[in-house]
Amino acid sequence: MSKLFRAVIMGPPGSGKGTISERIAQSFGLKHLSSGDFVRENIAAKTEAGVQAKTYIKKGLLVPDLVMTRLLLPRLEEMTKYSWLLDGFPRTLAQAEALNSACDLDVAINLNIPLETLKERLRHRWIHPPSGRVYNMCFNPPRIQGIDDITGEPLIQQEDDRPEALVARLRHYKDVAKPVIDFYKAKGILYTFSDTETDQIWPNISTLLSTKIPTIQSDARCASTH
Ligand SMILES: Nc1ccn([C@H]2C[C@H](O)[C@@H](COP(=O)(O)OP(=O)(O)OP(=O)(O)O)O2)c(=O)n1
Ligand SMILES: Nc1nc2c(ncn2[C@@H]2O[C@H](COP(=O)(O)OP(=O)(O)O)[C@@H](O)[C@H]2O)c(=O)[nH]1
Repeated sequence: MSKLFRAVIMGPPGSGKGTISERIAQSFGLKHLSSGDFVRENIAAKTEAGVQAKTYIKKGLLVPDLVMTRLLLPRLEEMTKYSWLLDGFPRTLAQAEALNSACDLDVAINLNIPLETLKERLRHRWIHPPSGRVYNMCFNPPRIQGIDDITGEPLIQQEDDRPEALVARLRHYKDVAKPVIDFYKAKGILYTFSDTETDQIWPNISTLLSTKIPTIQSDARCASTH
């Protein structure tokens, strides 16, 4: 049996985590685990963690580490048979440490995108809240303006994607992400990609993963013969 592949993807709001995760999931057959989707599912199902999470998100705050890890780690336990890519978690060092105690990561992808690019992208970001599907009026527009392709329901723009809110979100992101980036750098699994376009970054990520994923599988084959 081949060893499973585990990765996380980090980056500021609008850096393309969701977009790139979808491409990785399709190209490499990994499960794309979006922590934002887990949060939304828990809110919809009114679980204890979901009810707590909602009170923070309503105020535009991040969900506290303990609530986030309670919500997320059981979902990872359900995924022990699959290779996965986790998007949006960890956001803090405490979350990274909790994840580290639960599993060994192979790769941490870090997206480094200029501020002006992020502002421009988020200005054009429209989402379908029930599913978490993300569009961009220039980069990947819906077939009909303002309407979700799959359900035909309306799309919305998030309050905190406004340029004024974004600057504060980014400042906060930088403060909390720096120790996480250092944590993965020290483990030797951090890979940083810097560019203004997902289409420029994507071939480099794809090359990295095609070297990592077969290596892991052939290592596992060697291990299983001993
Ligand atoms: N580790 C995490 C992951 C999520 N959330 C909360 C805050 C987010 O507002 C919400 C939804 O998560 P998303 O990853 O979908 O959030 P955004 O779309 O706001 O983030 P980004 O702009 O980075 O894509 O869940 C959190 O507090 N901590
Ligand atoms: N113009 C442009 N938009 C992009 C590019 N990559 C992603 N986007 C859009 O930028 C927005 C943010 O991307 P998303 O994947 O949601 O980023 P996340 O917040 O890191 O998950 C979305 O509207 C995407 O469709 C790109 O290379 N160019």
